[in-house]
Amino acid sequence: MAGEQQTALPADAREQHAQLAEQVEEHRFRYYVKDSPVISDGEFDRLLRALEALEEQYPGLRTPDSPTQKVAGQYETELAKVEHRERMLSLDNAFDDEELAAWAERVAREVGTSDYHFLCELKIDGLAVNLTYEKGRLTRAATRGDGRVGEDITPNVRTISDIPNRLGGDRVPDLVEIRGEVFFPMDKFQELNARRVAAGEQPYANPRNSAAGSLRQKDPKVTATLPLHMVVHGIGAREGFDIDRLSQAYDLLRAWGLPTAKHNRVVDSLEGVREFIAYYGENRHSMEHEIDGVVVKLDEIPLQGRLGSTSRAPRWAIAWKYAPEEVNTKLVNIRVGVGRTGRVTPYAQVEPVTVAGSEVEFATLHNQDVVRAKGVLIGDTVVLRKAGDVIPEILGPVVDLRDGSEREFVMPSECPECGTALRPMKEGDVDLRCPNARSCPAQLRERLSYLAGRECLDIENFGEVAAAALTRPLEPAEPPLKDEGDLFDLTVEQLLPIKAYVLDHDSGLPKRDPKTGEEKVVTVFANQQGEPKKNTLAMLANIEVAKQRPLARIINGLSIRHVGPVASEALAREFRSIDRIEQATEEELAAVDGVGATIAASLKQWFAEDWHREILRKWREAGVRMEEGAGEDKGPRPLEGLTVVVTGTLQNHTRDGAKEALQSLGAKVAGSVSKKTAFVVVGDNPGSKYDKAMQLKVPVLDEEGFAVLLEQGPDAAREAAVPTEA
Ligand SMILES: NC(=O)c1ccc[n+]([C@@H]2O[C@H](COP(=O)([O-])OP(=O)(O)OC[C@H]3O[C@@H](n4cnc5c(N)ncnc54)[C@H](O)[C@@H]3O)[C@@H](O)[C@H]2O)c1
Ligand SMILES: [Zn+2]
Repeated sequence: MAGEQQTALPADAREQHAQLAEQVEEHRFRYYVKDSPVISDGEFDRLLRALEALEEQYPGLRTPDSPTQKVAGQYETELAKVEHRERMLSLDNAFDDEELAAWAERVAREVGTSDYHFLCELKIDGLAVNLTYEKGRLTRAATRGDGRVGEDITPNVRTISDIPNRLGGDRVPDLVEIRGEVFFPMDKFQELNARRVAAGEQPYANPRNSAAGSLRQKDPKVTATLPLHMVVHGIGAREGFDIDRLSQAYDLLRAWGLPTAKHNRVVDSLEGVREFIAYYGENRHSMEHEIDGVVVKLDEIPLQGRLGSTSRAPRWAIAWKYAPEEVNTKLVNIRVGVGRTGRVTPYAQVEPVTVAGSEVEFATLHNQDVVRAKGVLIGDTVVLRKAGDVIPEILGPVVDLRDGSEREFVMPSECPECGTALRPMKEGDVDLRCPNARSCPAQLRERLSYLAGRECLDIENFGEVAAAALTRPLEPAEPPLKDEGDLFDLTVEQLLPIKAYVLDHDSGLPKRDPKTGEEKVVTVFANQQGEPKKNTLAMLANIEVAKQRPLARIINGLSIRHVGPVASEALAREFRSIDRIEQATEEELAAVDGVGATIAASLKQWFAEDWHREILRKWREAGVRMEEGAGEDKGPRPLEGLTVVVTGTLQNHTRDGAKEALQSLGAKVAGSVSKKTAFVVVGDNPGSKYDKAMQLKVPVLDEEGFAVLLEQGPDAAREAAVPTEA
């Protein structure tokens, strides 16, 4: 039989198989022995899958020494070899629902009963270890190795505080092999790399490699300094106790003091498995460790035996793999961007890659210290991670792929957009800023975008493109806006001739024509006939409308440091005009609830700047309403003059939401209870403010009473107040 298949094998299939097998072996060696893989897990899985597919097509290629049939390789390392009492296997994978269902069907077919359960566990991305306990004492710890023989890492494992040296409780068995995953917490990873880089060591590419590298250290003293953790996920050889269900065995292990998983769940159908998978697919980032999938196991141990194992993996378990969130790509360049407040931040430009469903070309790097701490060089292959909706980040470099052409990032000394020398705002600041606040095109562009945005003037048809075209056009040479002062005086005649680059949203760089490679230039506001575009006219009309926006939105749109929407509301409510805010003393400003000393100082600084006052003058001249209208778009203010304190957790409001609701009706919200307090609103766990209210006999409102206050006013609320003890 086998002979026949062998002869039917085309030579190129054999050749292809040999090549793929060699690649898989090579990557396993880099991953398991050197702890520094050069490709991502996703790419590795694809290689292995290609090999499996080829063997599916030509079963003659599936020899016992094929990498598809082995747990991993047998490698010579510096660590001593130890034999596991019971084999440590790998897991078969399911990459889609079809594969999962096929596995479940097979279980149903072979298990010989309908009375069985699935145990769902999280698949932790770490390093598999085998702990041997004899008479309750940890006598050996080993890596998985080829499944039969692993490496001795006993002294290193002894430094992990999660792992007991002695099992506690009663009924401690004569012998037990505990299997689990050692991992390095994600949030400590950058710290570790920073320390390594500072000490002149190579940074790790990702947390999994750092766990493996830390455990396979020659010096356990080094391991002892690292925050390694373990979660138990299986049992090997055992003597002196019996178990029926794996889920129950975990209870036993927990009682002995072993770190078992918190998130396991037993379900009785494939539907339940799917729900578990879906739930942790959504919540995979709220965990202390990285998870790369879910492991589904047959819970009944006698039934596990009935299904048995292949040379590589048990048939009674399967690993569902989530879409990978880490990919390898090239760090093409490190650029710097200038923000609304002039802060200059480096960011990474990478060779575009698809990760977690979207194409990524840029990743944050925060500041120059972060670049240094990560140990990445321009030109490196890097591990890029995109977790959920979070902005993509670079974990670390793949040092083994360096060829010497990589170069270090040097923070520029001048603003990339206006050429002004950069400097820190204060001595000791890590961040550098462009001090040309007024007309640095980057800062002005960002300020204008914010000013026109939803939280401020809400000018439709005025987006980033318009902001860029008005501040840094290719033609004419003079931009129509040198600061935001002339915004309300823009005319259609000014707009028509403007030509500008189309800038990329993320990078701020000109977009290029994919065919010619040339930078795209457009007349932003005129059509081909040289007439104003519809959008242009709409934009001008919307600018006109924006002159009547409420004062708080105008204040917010000035981009005064620390003055956001909440402070703007507070200022508008208290002073009711820009002039009065300008005239107020720093003390008066600071005394306003929701303002405080920092904001007050910042306001004073802002008004001290000539060009800022000039903006206000121009706006006023253009007809912008710079004071609070007589309540017309604020609605009635039935709580005017009342001071209210909110304490404890409310069911129907967040703290800020409750505050805003009160303020919008004219109430002042204070932080502490005094005799002047009109009401104290208490939620769950209110604390001392409640006691104080009782003491001072201030009316106390529960959530219901609070609703009465908002809907029916203070008189009705006094009636609805919680009775105070006499
Ligand atoms: N990037 C590379 O070059 C490279 C090379 C080799 C392997 N790899 C990666 O390593 C992994 C393959 O290695 P593998 O053979 O260990 O298979 P696997 O990771 O797919 O599954 C087996 C392992 O899962 C672990 N595991 C985690 N949680 C578990 C749980 N709750 N229950 C049971 N086991 C659990 C165990 O340590 C077990 O050994 C893949 O993710 C692969 O991409 C990458
Ligand atoms: Zn600048």
